[in-house]
Amino acid sequence: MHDGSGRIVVQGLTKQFGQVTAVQNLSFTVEPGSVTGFLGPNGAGKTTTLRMLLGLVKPTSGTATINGQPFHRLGNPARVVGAVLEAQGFHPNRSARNHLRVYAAAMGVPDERAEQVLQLVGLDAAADRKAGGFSMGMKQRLALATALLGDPQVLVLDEPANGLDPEGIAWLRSFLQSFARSGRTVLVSSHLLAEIEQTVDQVVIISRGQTMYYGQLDDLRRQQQTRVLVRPADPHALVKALQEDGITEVESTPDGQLAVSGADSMRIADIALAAGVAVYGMQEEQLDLEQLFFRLTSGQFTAAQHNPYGQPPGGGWGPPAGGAPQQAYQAPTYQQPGYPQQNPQHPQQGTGWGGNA
Ligand SMILES: Nc1ncnc2c1ncn2[C@@H]1O[C@H](COP(=O)(O)OP(=O)(O)OP(=O)(O)O)[C@@H](O)[C@H]1O
Repeated sequence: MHDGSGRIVVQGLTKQFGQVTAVQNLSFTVEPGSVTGFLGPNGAGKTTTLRMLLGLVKPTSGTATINGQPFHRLGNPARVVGAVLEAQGFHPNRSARNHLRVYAAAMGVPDERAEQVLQLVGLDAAADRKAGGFSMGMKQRLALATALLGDPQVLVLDEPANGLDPEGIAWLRSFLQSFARSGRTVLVSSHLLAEIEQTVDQVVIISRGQTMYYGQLDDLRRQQQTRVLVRPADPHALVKALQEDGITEVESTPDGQLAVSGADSMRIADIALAAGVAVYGMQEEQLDLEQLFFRLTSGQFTAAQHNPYGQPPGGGWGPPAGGAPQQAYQAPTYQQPGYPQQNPQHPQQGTGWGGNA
């Protein structure tokens, strides 16, 4: 039997697809009464993690439990966890109401529950329309209604804001918050921080299958960092001098500048002067939350170098344990926020997966 806690615990979770490590030693806990955002760029391993949690993919190693049990041992899982991995899979000629009644019957819940969830998600006026004619946002609502049929204690949603208009997103936000405030558990994935920033209490940020940050969003906000943009005559010479001084968090920008973290402009100027490198300009830059998220998920470090947070909880982020990486300055990797780079190590592959849990 499960313990009824509503807690999700992911411990050392790893999934290898052939040569591709989709998820690597991921650990985090989602407590009831809160909304947890599961964030990462495309291909970071979010869906694979959720699929392992929902018993759809077998982990290579590690465990994922809900109420202290792996999904397949939950007994009547639809009563414990409602999940939406894809807002697809509706019979196009079936009305929303009939779709829900079919699922209600399969779960052993009465037809009235279909009416309740239609109202909960704001689809009651469209209940008799065919799902095939629904907009993406309406399909998201219908998928959510299906997940809610069993009145579950835990909600797991993969990119639920996809296709929702601003009003729909606002609605989803208040719905998830009130669901969590009633003592239940919500885990919601997204590749856009801004989309769920106002909804979530804590975040698990992953990149290339690894945890980059795990903790309260407010703590991350407090860690807004400053970096200095420097325009040196000889970038290589300055990077070398900075590294010799222990400053290794250096990125190149598309316009030929260096973005230096971990030192103020005065220290950088002193190092440049001592190294005989002329500097034509310097500017301090404050990173906002979106930029921090961006740096955490597509920064200059390779995943292997930047993996200090396989362990739970407590949050925090910073340079890798055991010292900063040696090769932080490489080919230009600076990206403008909003234009994430493709992960060359883990290219997205066409897969035939799908379907709701
Ligand atoms: N069945 C599979 N076979 C091979 N590779 C896979 C399979 N499923 C996922 N992958 C790979 O694992 C990595 C993580 O994919 P995943 O879909 O979990 O990421 P994601 O964070 O959910 O991305 P997105 O936001 O684009 O959905 C990707 O490189 C993907 O190509």
